[in-house]
Amino acid sequence: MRYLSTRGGVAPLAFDQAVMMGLATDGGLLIPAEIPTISPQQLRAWSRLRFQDLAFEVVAPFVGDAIPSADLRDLIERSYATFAHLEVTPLVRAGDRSVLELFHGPTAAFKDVALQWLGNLFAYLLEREGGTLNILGATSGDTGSAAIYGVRGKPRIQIFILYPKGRISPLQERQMTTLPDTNVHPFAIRGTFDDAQAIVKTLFNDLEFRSTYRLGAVNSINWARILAQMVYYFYAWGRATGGDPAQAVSFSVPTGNFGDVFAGYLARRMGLPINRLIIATNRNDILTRFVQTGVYARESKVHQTLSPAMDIQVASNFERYLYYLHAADPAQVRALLETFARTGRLQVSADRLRQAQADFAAAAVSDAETLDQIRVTYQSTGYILCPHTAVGVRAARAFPDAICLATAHPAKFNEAIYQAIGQEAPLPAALQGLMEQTPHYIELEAKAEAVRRQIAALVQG
Ligand SMILES: Cc1ncc(COP(=O)(O)O)c(C=O)c1O
Ligand SMILES: N[C@@H](CCOP(=O)(O)O)C(=O)O
Repeated sequence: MRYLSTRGGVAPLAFDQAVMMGLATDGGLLIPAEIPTISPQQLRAWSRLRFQDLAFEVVAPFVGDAIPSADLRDLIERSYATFAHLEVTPLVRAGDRSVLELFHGPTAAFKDVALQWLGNLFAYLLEREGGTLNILGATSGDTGSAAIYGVRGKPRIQIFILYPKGRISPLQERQMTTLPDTNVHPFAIRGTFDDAQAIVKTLFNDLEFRSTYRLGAVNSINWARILAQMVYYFYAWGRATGGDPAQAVSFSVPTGNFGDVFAGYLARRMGLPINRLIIATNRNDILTRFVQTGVYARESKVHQTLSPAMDIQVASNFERYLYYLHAADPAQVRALLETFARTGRLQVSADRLRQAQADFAAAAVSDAETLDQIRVTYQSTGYILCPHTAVGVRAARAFPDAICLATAHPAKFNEAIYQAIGQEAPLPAALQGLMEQTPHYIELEAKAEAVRRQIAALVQG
């Protein structure tokens, strides 16, 4: 398997090179040169596998010969041994609704599914090839802690995570800022997640800085993230249908940076019978507006909502979708993104819009509706939804059979939960004791130069 850039400026790469590169050196995102397809027979057989074995089957064709099979199996086994649930991502019922619980990893959010494996993968590749890595990531709350837990204490790796100060939940902040590991460096940025993500991209696009410090990416700009997130779509389908290839399911996906729902889109392209893929956004609804109108236009500001991890305007994986929507033509992707960078707006043709509307349904959900959904689901079933998951459940109202992705444990957002139902969600073991600890972080202005200087100072010691 080889990897190419959405902007066409990178020579084909092997899987391990693509993982280490993270963001393509031409500023684009890496995508597999082809998408393997699976037969109905394979699908049926895969539906009987445990999560770890299924993960191996899904991931192996994309890894190709970059990692020997035995090593790949070992990496996968170790990555999911840290999950508190034997099934890793169990499919449960909340009344009439199927919910795919993705929050049983060490930081209680779906990011653990990909970042436990990416942390082990980085360590494995560095051990094999030598050298060190400085991971640079941006977070609106969950990626940061999941990435930190994926690499904390690992030799050869330092991690620098930018988060928007005051815009993530208190518990999320404690998860990132209370660890004793000396390779972990949280930076509180005076700005939004979009500012943090833009700084990360600026520093990756500074090729001299990138190679001097050997930067690594943990955000979903890294292909390995998307790949690992595809697995649970297959798993949920198998559990929901008993492995009958004639049965399709729908998924409702709380969406911010477009990585999770894009993983579902690729699973469908591989042959997984998916009916509707629902993009569920909060008030930051650039993606919902795109599916409705074909216009992708940023607003003047990022709105703070009760589902803060989705307070994102510019969704980085949207570029990967644009690539497929435009027949894998990098020239068209470049032209569209250049227009967006200049004007804050891009528009696709009527034909492309029809295709996008066939690929996705979309709905935006307000804070009031989010609270109402948490309340209604709790009162009717006793199940507590996290605010992001509630956005997904609300957006799926017209699709009663859709599986809703539960992307975080509700206790990470207990202020919103209390507002909705007058009580807090019980803390899982992984989150206990955190609020009693003192946070340690470096506060910086939202400028690439400030982050560049800070990383240089810390790495040089
Ligand atoms: C709890 C939670 N739900 C949903 C999302 C949105 O996922 P994505 O950015 O992949 O669209 C995020 C952040 O990414 C998140 O942390
Ligand atoms: N919601 C995310 C934002 C970063 O998204 P990613 O999937 O690209 O890492 C977060 O919680 O940090």
